[in-house]
Amino acid sequence: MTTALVITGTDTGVGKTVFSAGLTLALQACYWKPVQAGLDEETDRETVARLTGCPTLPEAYRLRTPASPHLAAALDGVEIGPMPLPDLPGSLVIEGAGGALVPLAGRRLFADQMAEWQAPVIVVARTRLGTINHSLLTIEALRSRRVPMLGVAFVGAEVRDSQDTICRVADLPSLGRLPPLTALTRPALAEAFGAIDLDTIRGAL
Ligand SMILES: Nc1ncnc2c1ncn2[C@@H]1O[C@H](COP(=O)(O)OP(=O)(O)OP(=O)(O)O)[C@@H](O)[C@H]1O
Ligand SMILES: C[C@H](N)[C@H](N)CCCCCC(=O)O
Ligand SMILES: [Mg+2]
Repeated sequence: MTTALVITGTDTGVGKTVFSAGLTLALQACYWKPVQAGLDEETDRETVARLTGCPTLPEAYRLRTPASPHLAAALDGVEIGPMPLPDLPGSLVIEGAGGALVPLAGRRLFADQMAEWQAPVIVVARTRLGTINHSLLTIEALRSRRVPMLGVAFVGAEVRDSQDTICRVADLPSLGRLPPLTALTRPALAEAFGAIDLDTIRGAL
């Protein structure tokens, strides 16, 4: 049976793929990016495979345009439907697309898909100014859809008050922080992941 963890973020570009790679490596898990929008650069699946050497699943939707999934799908003439959890042995790290309220099709949002999965979600948040508002909005939106959340993982230089404030107001644990890495290599990522609370994460699997 699959035990899945979902990685969402407070925005696109916050570090979901880098965090997912570190987590996939640490758990020796399998990685899945169900919706990939943008195929011209290295895809998230390719990045995680390169950084981890771990298995990855094919995307459910590979969309050509680097845009919101609903638009990228429309431009390719496809409609994003429900994406059932794959059934495989071991742990699966699932990376969302953009932030939690990114539309998939019509009024259906990625958060609605997360609510259907009912797998524990980790919210990846920046540390820099503006993150309190983005993080609390994301958490409130997920909570209102009854999406189970494990905690918040930060990416960036330490901003103690913002990190503490988010976790205190949201009443969620901090799962640690990945600092800015000058070289994004497998050893550097593995070492930086020493600062992430893997016990709490493993406890949810
Ligand atoms: N800890 C880090 N140290 C250095 N660079 C990082 C770190 N985390 C993320 N980055 C860089 O920031 C950029 C955005 O990160 P990433 O691709 O992980 O974001 P994302 O949230 O997955 O975006 P998307 O919504 O497109 O999936 C990338 O160029 C990535 O290499
Ligand atoms: C193309 C990008 N890298 C992501 N895959 C999708 C980001 C969608 C963001 C939509 C939005 O919030 O405006
Ligand atoms: Mg990504």
